[in-house]
Amino acid sequence: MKVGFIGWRGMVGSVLLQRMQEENDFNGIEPVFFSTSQVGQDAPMGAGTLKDATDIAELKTLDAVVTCQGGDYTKAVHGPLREAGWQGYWIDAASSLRMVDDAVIVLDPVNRQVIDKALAAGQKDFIGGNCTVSLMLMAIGGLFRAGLVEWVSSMTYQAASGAGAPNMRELLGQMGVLEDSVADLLADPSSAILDIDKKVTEMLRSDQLPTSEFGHALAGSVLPWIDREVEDGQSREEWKGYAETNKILAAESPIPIDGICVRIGAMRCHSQALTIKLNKDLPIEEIERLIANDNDWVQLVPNFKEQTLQQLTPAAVSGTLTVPVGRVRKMKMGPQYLSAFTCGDQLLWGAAEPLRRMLQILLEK
Ligand SMILES: NC(=O)C1=CN([C@@H]2O[C@H](COP(=O)(O)OP(=O)(O)OC[C@H]3O[C@@H](n4cnc5c(N)ncnc54)[C@H](OP(=O)(O)O)[C@@H]3O)[C@@H](O)[C@H]2O)C=CC1
Ligand SMILES: N[C@@H](CC(=O)OP(=O)(O)O)C(=O)O
Repeated sequence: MKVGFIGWRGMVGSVLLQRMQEENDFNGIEPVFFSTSQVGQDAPMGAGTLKDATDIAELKTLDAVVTCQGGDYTKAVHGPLREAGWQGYWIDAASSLRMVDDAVIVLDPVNRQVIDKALAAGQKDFIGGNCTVSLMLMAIGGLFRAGLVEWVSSMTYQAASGAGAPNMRELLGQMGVLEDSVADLLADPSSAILDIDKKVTEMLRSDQLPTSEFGHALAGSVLPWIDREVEDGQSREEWKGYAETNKILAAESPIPIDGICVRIGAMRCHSQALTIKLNKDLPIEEIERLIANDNDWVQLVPNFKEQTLQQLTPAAVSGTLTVPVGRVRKMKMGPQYLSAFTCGDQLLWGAAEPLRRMLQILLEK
């Protein structure tokens, strides 16, 4: 299979390539690497030179395109390529095509039957889901699949990586500037903590803090708005929770999913505090069993302090495919109200891994 890779040197694309190499996924693939800015330079893996990612004639020679280049690229190239008669498979990390009728949002541990049905029907566009949505479904897919979920409220704690590589750098830059602003006071054990706090707060509000990417202080703060405004006072990130979850599940009657999406100072793991209304009262052991047995990556963390703090944090999860879920308990609101907390690497299951696995599904066909 001749597969074109676009966006392979970006953050999501590099994680994808790394995972494909780890899993020997290039067996059976003839890779062709593209660029929008480095055409003619050496391609990775000794695969010749970089081709022009906007060259429709070159793209037409491919059996499949895998793109992590972003939504603007998708908007500029996907339509003209299809209009030129290309019948290959388009696998994409960007959100642009997700809600298009002919496109499938892929997360095969959760919706393999939806993917298989689409393949059998001749559909060709397979798009990775929003990171927060994919990570939530990897965590509590067992409850959805058992038909137990009446609604979910998801309060998110999203990492800087979701906003891009420069934002990750800026977060660290902000942390450094804050530390530098009080280094002398920190070195003195007798200094007053309120003096330290005052100086840090002044720095958080000053124009000396680097904010060109986020526009605001993130280190030492939180940003309770991600992406642009849509309707009803929702952010677009919050809107995706409902729209994409129901599309992934191919839900016959849509399940309400809503909450507040918040950017926090983690590097690449998104966390979510979930309130789940079940449509029946089940014993907690049964609920835990359904969550834990749903897929090979979800890991139920017993609701105890030590295990929670060791296993259910961005520090523990970053760079791994494990999706831990913990703090599972019945809430005071009633026996059908469940709390849960989950955390996952937003560049792996949140972005690259569903694309990698979709390509493998095509190869196995
Ligand atoms: N970041 C995320 O969490 C998620 C992102 N996505 C989607 O994936 C898309 C890509 O995201 P992301 O990987 O963060 O984007 P990046 O900005 O890291 O990379 C995108 C492209 O920028 C170009 N580029 C320019 N300068 C550099 C550089 N110094 N290093 C590497 N690449 C460079 C490359 O293209 P070229 O070779 O053509 O110059 C690269 O493919 C997003 O737009 C989004 O649609 C989806 C889910 C999550
Ligand atoms: N919006 C996500 C990252 C992302 O790229 O999402 P999407 O793939 O839905 O555009 C975040 O900021 O954390």
